[in-house]
Amino acid sequence: MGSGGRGRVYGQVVEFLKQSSKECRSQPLRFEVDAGHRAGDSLGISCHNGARLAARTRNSSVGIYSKNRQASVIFFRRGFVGAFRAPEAVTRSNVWRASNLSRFSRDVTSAVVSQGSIVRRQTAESLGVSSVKGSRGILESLGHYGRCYFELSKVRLSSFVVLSTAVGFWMGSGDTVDWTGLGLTSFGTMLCAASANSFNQLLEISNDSRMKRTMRRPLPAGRIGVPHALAFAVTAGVSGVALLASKINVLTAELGAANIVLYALVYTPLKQLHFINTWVGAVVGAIPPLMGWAGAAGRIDAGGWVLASGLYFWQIPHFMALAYFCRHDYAAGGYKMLSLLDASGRRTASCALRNCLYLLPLGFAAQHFGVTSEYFGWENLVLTSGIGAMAALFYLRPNPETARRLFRSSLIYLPFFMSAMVFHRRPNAILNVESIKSVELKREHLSEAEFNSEDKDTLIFPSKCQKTIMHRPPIAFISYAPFPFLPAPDY
Ligand SMILES: CC(C)=CCC/C(C)=C/CC/C(C)=C/COP(=O)(O)OP(=O)(O)O
Repeated sequence: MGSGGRGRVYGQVVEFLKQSSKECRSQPLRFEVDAGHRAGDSLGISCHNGARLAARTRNSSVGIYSKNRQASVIFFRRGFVGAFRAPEAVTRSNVWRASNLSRFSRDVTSAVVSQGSIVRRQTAESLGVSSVKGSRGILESLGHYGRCYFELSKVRLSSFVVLSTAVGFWMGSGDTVDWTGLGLTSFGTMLCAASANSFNQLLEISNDSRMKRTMRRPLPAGRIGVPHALAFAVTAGVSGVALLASKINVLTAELGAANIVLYALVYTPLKQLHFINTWVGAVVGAIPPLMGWAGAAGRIDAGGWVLASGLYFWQIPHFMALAYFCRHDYAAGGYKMLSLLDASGRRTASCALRNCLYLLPLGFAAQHFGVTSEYFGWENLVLTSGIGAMAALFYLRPNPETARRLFRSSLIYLPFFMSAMVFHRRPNAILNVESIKSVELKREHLSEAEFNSEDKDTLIFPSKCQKTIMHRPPIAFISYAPFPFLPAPDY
């Protein structure tokens, strides 16, 4: 079918929507899809308050069907009233009936007709569909766009990002944690992450519309327009960076701004060019804990690098596993992943395994730099053995099931890693190093009499700081993993 055929289909859909918004309140609607309709073409109609409407459609078991039964009806959980897809090439005019659709038509916000990589979308305003009037309409609009912002921000992923920032802040704090600083750093990071994720989706509308995992996102589904989403991305990014710069410090703000650029302008285009994108993405994921550390300490110390390394090495097995069991989806989206060049899965799995091994010494590195007690080293060893065993299994038997197990174990690993690090933190370590230095400086520069006259209570001596460091028992038996923020796709 040429683009003219698609144009006709689309034109008729638009006509149908216009018509249904103005009349046909009771009787079943009819509209025709042009003979050029082809397998793979699909039509989605998205609405305000899609979840409720979809449920209503399901309850009344009406939906949309074709006269000659060549169409299948797909109900999406939310956002769509329904979408229908021709299962095979159609050579003659195909009549579709949509009873009850008129009940929903006043809520229609956009229509999408897609074929292959081409997605055509039109919003309610340009369709001439009247929107819901009055306070109910305003509330529904707020709900609708609230949901769109929520999804554009990938809130679950961003919450996870913010959690790593909060851990970085906590670890980078001295004896006392500045709760306001922690809250503002987390909020600023959340805004930056929301911006980065929105830019990412703006650049991937066409690709996302071809992947099962992402096709229901607001932009490919046509629930929000490009200018609107762009305005949201810019506003979130500018406010996040400004908040960090004004209330926290310039270093944290610079890291936030640099990470938006790295994710949106380097990682996102690279996904379609080279499989190296996974490693660049791992850097993006490792920066938020550094932002937290910088937010608390005003600089990045060795402990911050240990935490960031944990995030970096963890992401490789996590994304290798995901890209393996979703490889058909990634191929459909036009992305270049290592798993797509590796039919046997061995290379993907060995990469995952190698990076699990790099996680092994991190706990002891944290102890070495005085950030945690030695218990963290041993606990991390146990945790890493768990994820490493899953990676080894994936290597020995590369298949979607072992990849999925590795993915799930990676979701368990990280919350444990971060909780254990927080639990075994040595809060005085950084201050003590500074204090020891300052005592040594004073000893160097003050005369014996002056040094002895200093108020010794304000000085922390090495022997004293050893006493202030409290070691806690391992937490392996008492802690549990919080809800994993990156759920495994279930197809
Ligand atoms: C402060 C700041 C700017 C933080 C940003 C942190 C952030 C967004 C981390 C995500 C890392 C990452 C590689 C995700 C996968 O993206 P993807 O594009 O592969 O995911 P998708 O396929 O689901 O779209």
